[in-house]
Formats: sequence, structure tokens, C-alpha cells
Amino acid sequence: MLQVIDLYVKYSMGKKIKVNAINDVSFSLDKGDVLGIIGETGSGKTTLASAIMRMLPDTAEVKGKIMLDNLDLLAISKKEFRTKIRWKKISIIPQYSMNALNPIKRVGKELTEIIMEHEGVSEEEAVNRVLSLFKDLNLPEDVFFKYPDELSGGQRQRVVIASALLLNPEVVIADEPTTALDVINQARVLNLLRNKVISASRILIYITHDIAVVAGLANKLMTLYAGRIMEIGSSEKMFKNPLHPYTQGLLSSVPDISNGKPVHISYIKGDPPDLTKEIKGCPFYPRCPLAMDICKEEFPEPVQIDDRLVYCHAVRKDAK
Ligand SMILES: Nc1ncnc2c1ncn2[C@@H]1O[C@H](COP(=O)(O)OP(=O)(O)OP(=O)(O)O)[C@@H](O)[C@H]1O
Repeated sequence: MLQVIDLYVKYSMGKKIKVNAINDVSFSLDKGDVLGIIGETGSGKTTLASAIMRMLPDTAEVKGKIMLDNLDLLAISKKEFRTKIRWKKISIIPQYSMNALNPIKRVGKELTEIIMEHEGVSEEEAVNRVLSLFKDLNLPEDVFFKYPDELSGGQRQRVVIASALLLNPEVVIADEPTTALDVINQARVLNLLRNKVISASRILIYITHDIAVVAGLANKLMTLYAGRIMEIGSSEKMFKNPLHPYTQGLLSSVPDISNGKPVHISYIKGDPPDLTKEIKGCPFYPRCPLAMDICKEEFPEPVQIDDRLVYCHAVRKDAK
């Protein structure tokens, strides 16, 4: 079980300026859950993923708890996280694969060594496991003997995906993992995630701008705005009947091509707020069609509707 409890992340920029990137975020995931996280650019998706992976820069101040079963991942040393948790229990497929691999090691050697070091298996077995993942990802065998900078962008991204799945971790975080790939390889990656992570009842956190992918993959959905959860719950219910005006805006921005009719894309007017300023009320207030006076003053307590939590005064009022 993965639990994020009252998480805050602030980036310091110089002495006085702080970017409030994650604000009071809490959620929990059970074995087998696939959480899709959607939100406009700058809403805090990568910051949240990096906090879970202990990958934030030193300028980031983190408060709260991230519990993997009974272990608080924020309370252990970086070294303990690196040796006991990263890759083995939680792994990440980062948004940009460029720096994720060791530039002076052939990729096959790097991946084989990770398996041997953590699992103490023979070199032959480790090599076979790497090659089998390469095959699943449509990577030619010669990639095994190449250095990262000898690979195409798409090949490198798939090697990074292979490395994240190498030790069958309990939690996989995929941060826009298929952005660099063509549609055929995107489909392969999604299939691999289905087979290796979802069917094995592991936890998958999938961050994306591609709402159609999330619809096909996730059983839970979170909409994030200005570092705050707006709505979280069953993805099926959120797609069918989004309750938060921000979720409604995001989901109506998806072109509907299912009926062959002309595509109409509506979008949310206005821009996200400046996160270096303290925001008292709901950060979505200036753009919200349902805004009320109280929204400017107080961030709402969540209201529970079916299995969802919705952070909205207007939805709370209607639910009474
Ligand atoms: N190292 C950093 N120092 C200062 N501010 C940062 C840093 N990294 C991110 N931010 C800021 O934190 C906020 C959240 O950024 P983040 O990258 O988490 O958003 P995101 O939702 O992942 O965006 P995208 O969809 O574009 O990847 C943004 O305002 C961003 O400018």
C-alpha cells in the first residue's frame, strides 16, 4: 500500500521566493490500483512523482509522509532509499530519458548488473531477463551492446522503461512515458505495463496529458491543479460524470472522434496562478464557472460523493 499524507513541496528560488508546487496532497493506493494523474502543465505532477522517488533537488523543501506499507520513505536516508527502495520497490520511468542512463556503460551491462546486484542471480540469467524485456519492447539485440548516446530517442526511452521494470517493483511511476515514441511503440509500452505491472497487481501511477490513454488504463483518476488535488476517485465515474468544474473542463478539452462528427474542443479560459504567491482560497477560483465568494477565502474540505473526493465548495453545497 502506498499512502501520501499531507504532502507539501516548496522550491526555494533565492532567499525570498518560494514556489508552492505541492499543497496538502493526500491519497492512498492499494495493490493493483492504477492511478492516472492529469492536470495542465505546471500543476505539480512531476514534482509529486519526484517526491515519491526522493528525486527532488536540494532546493526543494518537503513536508508530510509517504508511506510504503509501514515505512515512511521521507524519513529514511537517501542512501537507504537508493539501496533498498529505488528500482526494487519503487521505480520511475521519467519524462526525459536523456539523463536516466549511465553514459559510460553499455546499456546491456548496466541493466544486467542491476539485476545481479539486487538479486544475486547468475550473469546468464540476468542477461536473459534483459533480452526478454528488450524483445517485449521491440528493441533489437544490438542495443544491448550500445552506449546510451548511440541509441535513438525512442530506443533510449524504451531502455529506461526496461530498467524500471527490471526488478518487478511494487510501485511503478510512469511520467509521460510514451511521449518520445511512435504509436506502434506506444502501444507496446502500454501492453507491457498491462502485463508486467497491472496484471501482476502492482501499483501503477501514470502521469499524462493523454486522457484517452488514462481512460483505457486507470481505475483511479486524480486531477491536480496548482499543486492541489481537485478531484480523485474511480476513473470510470469521473469520466462519465466529472463533478469538479476543473475536471469537467479538462475532460471536455478532449476531442471526440468516436462518432465521426467534427471535433469540438472546448478549453478552460485563463491561466494557472503564480505559485510563488500565497493562495488563500481555491486556486481555480479565477477561472471557475461556479465560483462563489467563499472560494476566494478558503480552500474547501473534500466532499465525498460515491467513492470520490471532490475539493469544491459549489459541489459541497449541491450535495447537502
Ligand atoms: N527545480 C525547480 N525549481 C523551482 N520551481 C520548480 C522546479 N521544478 C518545478 N518547479 C515549478 O513547480 C511547479 C510544478 O512543476 P511540475 O514540473 O511538477 O509540473 P507538471 O505538472 O509536471 O508540469 P508538466 O505537465 O509541464 O510536466 C511549476 O510552477 C514549476 O515551474
